[in-house]
Amino acid sequence: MDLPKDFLVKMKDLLKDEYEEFYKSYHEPKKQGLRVNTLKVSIDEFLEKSPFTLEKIPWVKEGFFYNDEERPGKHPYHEAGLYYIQEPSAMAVGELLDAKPGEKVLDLCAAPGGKTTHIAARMNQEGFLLANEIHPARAKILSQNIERMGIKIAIVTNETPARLAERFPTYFDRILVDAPCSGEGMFRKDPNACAEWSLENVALCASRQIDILAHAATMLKPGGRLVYSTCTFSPEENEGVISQFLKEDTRFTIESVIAYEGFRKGQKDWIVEAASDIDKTFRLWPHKLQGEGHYVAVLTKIDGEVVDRRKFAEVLKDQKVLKDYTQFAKETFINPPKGNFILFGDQLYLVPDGMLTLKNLKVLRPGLHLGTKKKNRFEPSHALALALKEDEVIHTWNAGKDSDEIKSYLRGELLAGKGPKGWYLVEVDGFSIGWGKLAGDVLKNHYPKGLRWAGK
Ligand SMILES: C[S@@+](CC[C@H](N)C(=O)[O-])C[C@H]1O[C@@H](n2cnc3c(N)ncnc32)[C@H](O)[C@@H]1O
Repeated sequence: MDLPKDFLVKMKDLLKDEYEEFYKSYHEPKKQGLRVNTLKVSIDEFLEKSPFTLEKIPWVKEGFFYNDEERPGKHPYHEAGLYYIQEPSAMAVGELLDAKPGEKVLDLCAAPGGKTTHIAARMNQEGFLLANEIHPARAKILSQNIERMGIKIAIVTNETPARLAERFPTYFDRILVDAPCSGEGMFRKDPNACAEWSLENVALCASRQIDILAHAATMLKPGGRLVYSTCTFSPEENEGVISQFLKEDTRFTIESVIAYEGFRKGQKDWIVEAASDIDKTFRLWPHKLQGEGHYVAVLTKIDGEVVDRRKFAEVLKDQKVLKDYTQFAKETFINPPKGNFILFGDQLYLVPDGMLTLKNLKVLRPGLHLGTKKKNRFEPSHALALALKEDEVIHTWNAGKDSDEIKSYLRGELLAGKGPKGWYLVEVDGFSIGWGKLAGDVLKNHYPKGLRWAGK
């Protein structure tokens, strides 16, 4: 691997005696991780059913190292959202944000959704999670991952931090800024990060991060928690950004949270004018633990005014519009999902309680997508299938993870079978994976075309 020369010179100067050990880590194989999605399966049940060789990641209860040759990214359990493949160090961030059920949480730089999906699992389908991504194509991928993981309480926007700050002042209990950074900690995992690196870009990233943090600060309630994280080593970002932010916004302090084994302290002497408690922030080093490079700071807003200029979302009360959905719900659910309805064009969504209006914001997903209102009928969405559990629906169609039937379903083929006609929640080993519609001894396949597996 060709590491940038200026980067190596800088790291040698910073790390001194530790540099050789750090440099050697680039010749070690990177560790792969998966995080169990506790919205769909408990950790114990997953371990019992998983076909993979797993080893516990010490700093996150849902995290496991896996063996790359076993390819968990191409498995029916992956399509059913039982786990998310995530770099092991990155899992520390969701752990330290520590979101709770019922809270209002913002993930400001969220795509592709590793941390969003972790936060959502911790919230256990209660509360309100706004996942935002500034780049439109990346926002789509974020939205797809939220769907696969069966998350009901997330809204996905494609906005700038500034525009969200105007709409959501002092609204959130917790905010994550997983900042766009110079990516030095990802050189082993992603050679592109290496090619794009320069000293100028480090400076540019630092000033962008200050700007993003200032908007995040506006959106946090007094008493709320703000987590800033990067996947870079550069002190101009990391300790430098946090020190400058705390100097400019005196309502915040660095929280003391427990350090897991292998986490190192933030470096006071690597920057000028370091914040007094900067050593309470964390560095994750590839030569000190089995993961890539990361930095995490946990901040609390100890003070500040509450700004209340909120306008709530208008929810649908017109039962006539809901007629086809109500019919579908009667034929399909034992327990229909609860919440408030909103209609975006012909798309019906269920939105979390207390949601503010999203008018004039770029919204990809205003809540749980229930489905499409067609002429005289309702067609359920893939997102709904993935968010449902088998005891919530009348008809299920279960196939084993190693069966030909599940592979056939994932390829989009028709399945043969008998039963009452209607919508069936298709499952792999009892975990929802999509819809099928049975009529005349044939289950018509509703697995989305864009997700279908190729080949035999
Ligand atoms: C480190 S990545 C986020 C990774 C994500 N949190 C995860 O765990 O999957 C940073 C994200 O910030 C976005 N970004 C870039 N410039 C931004 C800006 N000015 N404001 C907000 N987000 C930005 C990038 O598009 C990128 O998706």
